[in-house]
Amino acid sequence: MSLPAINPTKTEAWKALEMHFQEIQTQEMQEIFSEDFLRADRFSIEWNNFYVDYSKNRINEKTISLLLALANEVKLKDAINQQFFGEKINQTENRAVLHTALRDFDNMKPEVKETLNKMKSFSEAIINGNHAGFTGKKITDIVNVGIGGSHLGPEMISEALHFYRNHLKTHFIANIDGDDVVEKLKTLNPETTIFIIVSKSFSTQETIANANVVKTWFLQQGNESDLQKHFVAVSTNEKGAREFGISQNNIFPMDDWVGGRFSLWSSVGLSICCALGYKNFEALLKGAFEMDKHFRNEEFNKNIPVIFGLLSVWYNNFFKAESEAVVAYSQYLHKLVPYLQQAFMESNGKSVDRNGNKIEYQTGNIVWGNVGSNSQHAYFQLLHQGTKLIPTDFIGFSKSLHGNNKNHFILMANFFAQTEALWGGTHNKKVDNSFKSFEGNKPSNTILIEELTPENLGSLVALYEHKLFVQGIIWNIFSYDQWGVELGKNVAKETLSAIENGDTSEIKNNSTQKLIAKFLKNRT
Ligand SMILES: O=P(O)(O)OC[C@H]1O[C@H](O)[C@H](O)[C@@H](O)[C@@H]1O
Repeated sequence: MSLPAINPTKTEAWKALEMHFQEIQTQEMQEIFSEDFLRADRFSIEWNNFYVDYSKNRINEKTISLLLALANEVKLKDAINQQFFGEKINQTENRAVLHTALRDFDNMKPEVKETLNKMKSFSEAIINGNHAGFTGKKITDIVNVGIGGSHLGPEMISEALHFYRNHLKTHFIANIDGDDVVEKLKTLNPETTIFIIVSKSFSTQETIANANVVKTWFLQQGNESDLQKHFVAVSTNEKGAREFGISQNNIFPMDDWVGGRFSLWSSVGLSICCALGYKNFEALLKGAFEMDKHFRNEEFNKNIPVIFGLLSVWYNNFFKAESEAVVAYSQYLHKLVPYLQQAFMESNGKSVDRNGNKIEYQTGNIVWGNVGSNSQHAYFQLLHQGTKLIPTDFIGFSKSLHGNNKNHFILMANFFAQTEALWGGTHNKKVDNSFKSFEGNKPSNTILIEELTPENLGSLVALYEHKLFVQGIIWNIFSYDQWGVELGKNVAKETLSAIENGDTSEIKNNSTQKLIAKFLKNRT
């Protein structure tokens, strides 16, 4: 069965939202709060270890009920069921989208269980030293060679859960930039390093080129027969991995129903499993599974990903906000935004609808941000006094992991202060001059989580995965393909051939031609 394909702008709810927007666009949240003492109770959701407050948004009860009506009109519930039942909702690639099956502990597919067991025994052998390097030394370093979805998730999680890590160091070689590869290899000893070549397709130019560099580097000291102690692959393309020289036993399979940017829960998470131990990896999956159940079963008006997705549509399509910021008040989460950028922008950066027609409304929002409090001293000026409306998610934790309460109180004081300042501005306050005036009325969501644990992180990441699904269903686009990255890859073949042959005559654009000629000249 295909996904419903309803143009959202033609629904009754959309038309009602357009009219409603006229009433609400000039309303000030400062006034709304002063008249409504229960607002924070009504527009908040308590769930497991999460407290999600979305009351500081430019909404009222009617907005939410119209947004929920929109979700119903575009048949969001049916779409959610179709996804979880494994229907081929990635229609342009004829694939199911089942990253949720990787963490479905109530009903786990045998092949998922088998791969998890394989990951468990491999990671345990590395951690306890039973799997040693070619000279008998214990493994000390794990290098993930992969890009995009085969890099961003594992790196983000390894950084986010640094507190829970064992003695193994992890490294990530993603960029084709040879300088980066050399810098990373400088710090490594081939006798004690495992390379995990992660590529769903096993054909990505950057990954295969980098894998060859590290293999050549390894073979300066080790033999071909030692490769099996140091090289493993994660891929759906087992043939490609074998041809590269990886033994069948060292291949961790992947299924084609796992999209690259949603694959950290699969064997793509092998580096995470090694660095954190299987128990923590499983806890991460279980946290995501909890969020999956919430998303599937909770009424939409208390459903965090649904509410977040709808609010995003509200700002994107009615307030015409172009971007959203995510600011996590935890240094551990410093890789969260690059991860979310791929998740959201690769999924929803589409301009053709599910009927194949060109879209005439805005889709995929730009996601950006960093960690607090650093961000406050950098770009927050624009959030507070710029001309653009930028809804912002604030993510913070009640407990710090190292128990340094003094710093944590200051950190969290800033966390709360920023949403308060963005909301209130200098409303009704006397200011010396217009330069010091803050309009306020800037929207934010606050996600307050008890503690940064593997479970809670799993839930947080799954929340955003489901949010982008909700957006995609409303915008009537296919969120799970990424045809937009193909053209650049093909053109890169032409430009590489021009560089290698020193001949730019096949390059179509004169500006590009001149640039390559200059590049070649500079190198002589
Ligand atoms: O895992 P791979 O097959 O090597 O793919 C790596 C990445 O490259 C592609 O171009 C896609 O844009 C990403 O979605 C994917 O995660």
